[in-house]
Order: sequence, then C-alpha cells, then structure tokens
Amino acid sequence: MTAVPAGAEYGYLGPAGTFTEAALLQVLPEDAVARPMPSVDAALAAVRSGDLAAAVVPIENSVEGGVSATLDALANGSALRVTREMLVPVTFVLAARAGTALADVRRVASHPHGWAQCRGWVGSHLPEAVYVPALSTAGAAEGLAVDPDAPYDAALCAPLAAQRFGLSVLATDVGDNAAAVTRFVLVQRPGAVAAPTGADKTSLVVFQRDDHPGGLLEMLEQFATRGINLSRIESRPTGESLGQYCFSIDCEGHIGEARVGEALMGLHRTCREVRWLGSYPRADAKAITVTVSTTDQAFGDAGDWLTRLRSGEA
Ligand SMILES: O=C(O)C(=O)C[C@]1(C(=O)O)C=C[C@@H](O)C=C1
Repeated sequence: MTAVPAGAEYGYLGPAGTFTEAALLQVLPEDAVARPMPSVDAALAAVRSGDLAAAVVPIENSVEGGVSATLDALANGSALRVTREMLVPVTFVLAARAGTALADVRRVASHPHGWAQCRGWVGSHLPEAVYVPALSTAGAAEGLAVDPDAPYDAALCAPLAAQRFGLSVLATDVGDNAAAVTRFVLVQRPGAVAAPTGADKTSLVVFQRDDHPGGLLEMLEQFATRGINLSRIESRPTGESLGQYCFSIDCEGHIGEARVGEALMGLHRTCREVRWLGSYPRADAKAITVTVSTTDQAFGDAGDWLTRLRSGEA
C-alpha cells in the first residue's frame, strides 16, 4: 500500500457500513485513518481545504448510472485528481428494529441510488411503502438505531450496516439486479502524476465553446481519430442556464500516452474548458488494446518524420 504520513485522514461517505467504506478499505494505506463524512460534498470540500489527505466517493452504478453529487463536485470548484478507482458489488437487505415485521413497514429509507436498485422488490413486496431519502444506505440504518423518532420503519442497506447497527434483517438480496456493481474513486489534491501502467483510465470534464450542429460529434472525433475508447460519457447541466451542459467523460488510456495527450490537446484547442480529473489504473487491471497506428511509437515516428521534412531533409 502507498506510504502516507502516519495518521493521514482518508474521508469517505459515511457512516461506517456504507458501500463507500467497503471501497475505501480496498485502498486505505496502513498508516492512514478512515474518517466518515456526512456527504460527498463535505468529503470533497475537506480534500480541497487540506483537512483530509484524500476521500473515497461513489461515481457510477451499473444499474442507476452516474452519481450526480460526485460528478458535479468534481466538475466545479478548485481542481481535484482521481488517483484510483475501486469496484464494489452491491447487495442489499431490508433492515428494521427488532420486533418490526415486514407487514409493519410503511416507510423505507435509503440513499437514492440504493432505492433505485431495490424499487422493483419494494414495489412487489411492499406496494404501499413510501420512500424516504437518506444521505447514505448506512445513514438510513443508523437512523433506526439511534433515533426513536426516525421518520421511517426500515432501511435498504448493506448486510454489514444492518449488523453494525444491531438491526434485524427482514429480507435479504432485495436488489433488483444481483450483478449490481458500484464504482468508487479515490480523490486527492493535484500532485505528482503516476506513470502509465498500460491498463489505465482517464477522466475529464469538457465544456464546449458554443452550441452548434455537430458540436458533440467534433468532440468525439478527438477520441475516435486517436483510437481511444470511451467507457462513460454523460452530460450534466452547468447550472449557467437551461440547455447549458458539460460532458463528463471516462476514456481508456493515460495522459502520459501520446494518443491521450494529443486528444486532450485537440479538446483544449476546440473547447471552452477541459478539466482533466486524472489518469489512474483501471480497477479490473485489463490491459488496453492500442491499434498500431496510435501507439506512442507511431506518434513518435510521425513526429520525427515531420521534423525531418521541416529541416529540409530529402
Ligand atoms: O450509501 C452508501 O452506502 C453508499 O456508499 C453510496 C451509494 C451510491 O452513491 O451509489 C453506493 C453504492 C450503492 O450503489 C448505493 C449507494
């Protein structure tokens, strides 16, 4: 594990028992301390201010898609860098205080992404139940344990959270998709850039100059002509006015590789703003296939050829 100053604090979307804590435990350096944070915004603000050395936040779920709070916090404010990604399979239980029966459950709390992944099960087993939003799945479980006036009777959370808060499990595997996975990122302040591993991902946010026909296609061409595969692209409102969007993108490759560097330069030339969020090893460590014409060697050779022509060589 990475060496960090003893006691360095790594924040995560808390409380203890969230899926985010499970993601953090995959990368927490030996000497570091985990600190639960009340929200994604609070965790990233504390990294920006220097109060935390790093934070782990959810970014994407295989069923519900992007986590808007994370995408927006990374796209705005002072620069942050994603330095790792982690995948966590998500399985949910319906947990309640001891003595509560399934038939007693009228209101169910969870994180919006948790609710979205269990909506089908709740619809068929508790058709009358009303959803109560919580800041995290474990936060919903904790509420039942510590607050006698919690405005709900049951929580959709990880089995570990139910155990940690002494709740009884009314039903297991209540997620609608048994293969659901959430992707998390480790976020730090900008610093030294780790070298490419051959199995990397790059994240960025692109703000286009203006709205015109083919604008999105022009942006995508910067990747396509350099043989770069995108693994996620979504538009997010910039908040400036209705219809103003930026694009949150993950692509294969590392900023230290020629084809990715060239694509970033192309975007920089043609777009209003390009925010590079980082290049980091893929969680699945799957090596990237690069076409012969877009290897570093191919870009290097082409550059040498141009230099020879410019120098007047025959
Ligand atoms: O509430 C949690 O336990 C979290 O870690 C957050 C979160 C998310 O934001 O997607 C993480 C994984 C699950 O998909 C549901 C909720």
